[in-house]
Amino acid sequence: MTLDNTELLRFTTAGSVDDGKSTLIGRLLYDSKSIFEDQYEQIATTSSKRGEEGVNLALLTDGLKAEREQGITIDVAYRYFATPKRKFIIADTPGHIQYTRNMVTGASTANVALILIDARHGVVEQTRRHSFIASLLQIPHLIVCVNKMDLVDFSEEAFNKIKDDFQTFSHRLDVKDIDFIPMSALLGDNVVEKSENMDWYGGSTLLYSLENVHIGSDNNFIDCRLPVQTVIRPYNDEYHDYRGYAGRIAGGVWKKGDEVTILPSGFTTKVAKIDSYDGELEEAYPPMSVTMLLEDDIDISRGDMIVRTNNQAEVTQDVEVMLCWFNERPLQPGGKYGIMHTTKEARCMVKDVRYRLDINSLHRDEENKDIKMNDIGRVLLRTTAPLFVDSYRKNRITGSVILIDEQTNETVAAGMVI
Ligand SMILES: Nc1nc2c(ncn2[C@@H]2O[C@H](COP(=O)(O)OP(=O)(O)OP(=O)(O)O)[C@@H](O)[C@H]2O)c(=O)[nH]1
Repeated sequence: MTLDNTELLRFTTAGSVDDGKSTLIGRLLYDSKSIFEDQYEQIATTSSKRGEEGVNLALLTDGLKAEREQGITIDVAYRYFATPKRKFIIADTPGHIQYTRNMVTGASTANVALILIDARHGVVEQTRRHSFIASLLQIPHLIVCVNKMDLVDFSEEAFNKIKDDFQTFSHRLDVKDIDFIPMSALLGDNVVEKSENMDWYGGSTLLYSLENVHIGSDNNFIDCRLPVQTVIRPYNDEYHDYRGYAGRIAGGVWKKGDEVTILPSGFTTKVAKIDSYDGELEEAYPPMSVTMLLEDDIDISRGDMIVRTNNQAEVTQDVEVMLCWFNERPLQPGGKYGIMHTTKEARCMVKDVRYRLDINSLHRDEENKDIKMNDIGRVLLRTTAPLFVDSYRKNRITGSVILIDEQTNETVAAGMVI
């Protein structure tokens, strides 16, 4: 199996206001030569006009800020850069109040989360919240960036103290891989270039870590799931008999001849052919977009799911989820919402709120179960139509749902199936 997608790494950044996120991203782009000379000159001019001493690399990502200041809501901006080793997509999520929502939106497909800590302040409440959300979202790799080391005299003790503090609470989190890097985004220490001010640090730079972190096993290559997005039936003579089911593979490795079952109808058939934009495929796996052709003529429509016969998703109308609430109007127990799961849309009712989670203490609050903006809680939903789900732990795509307020059409929550 050739996993071309290991070449593409998605990561997200989280930190409190002023920890240096914009500067770090700017430094990463600049030192890895991912920006153009004229862009650099532009920000150099702006920096000097503003009377700043050096070139303010945070200005590189300030387009986003300007738009926000004009009142345009941008939840997540995706930035793209590449080195000879890998391609990167950064989900740049503005910090501030709506961090839960932003992080969930940006992080749901991320391989890596960068957690920024200001070396002067150490682990703060936001650090704990962000790390908890990253673990809840099962982001496979965390890199804790201890930034502004220049302001603590590049002290090894300061770094070790922060690392210890972080580990004290993170051992209760479910994160497989955590790395710590002492850096100065402002001066460029340990971002792309190795620091000359921290001889005591034997680890790698941030870019090196990003280029080399193993993401080949971040996708689910075991449980075959294809949520059907559209049925393709070209109306011309040449393709007269063509009928394909298009969608993005959410799990498993697929081959011609595989025995498959269609949910919810339960009909069983075999894969006749797998087409793609680049022609017929021998093998297909996540996150490829494909068109699947089947041996038998079966009535299949958008929202159905193709799975392997001997390994099926659970078909259910009772879905237990961890819900991250995004909206100013709190969750209504007993309330009705629209629900989206992969390509399927239905409606649901909130049957029970089991508990609200206190993000700071990680304790369950069973007394105060009001789920308000940025809260996380465990909830039981009853859907109007069966969904074909896996646990989020098993599959981040088929294990997640989105709730929609049907009056306003706003996305009010994201849920992870337990
Ligand atoms: N001394 C020092 N200052 C830094 C470092 N990194 C960032 N800063 C400064 O910290 C301030 C905040 O940096 P930003 O990059 O704007 O921080 P941010 O986290 O993106 O802030 P928001 O966009 O407001 O969330 C700026 O004045 C930076 O120059 C660093 O490594 N050392």
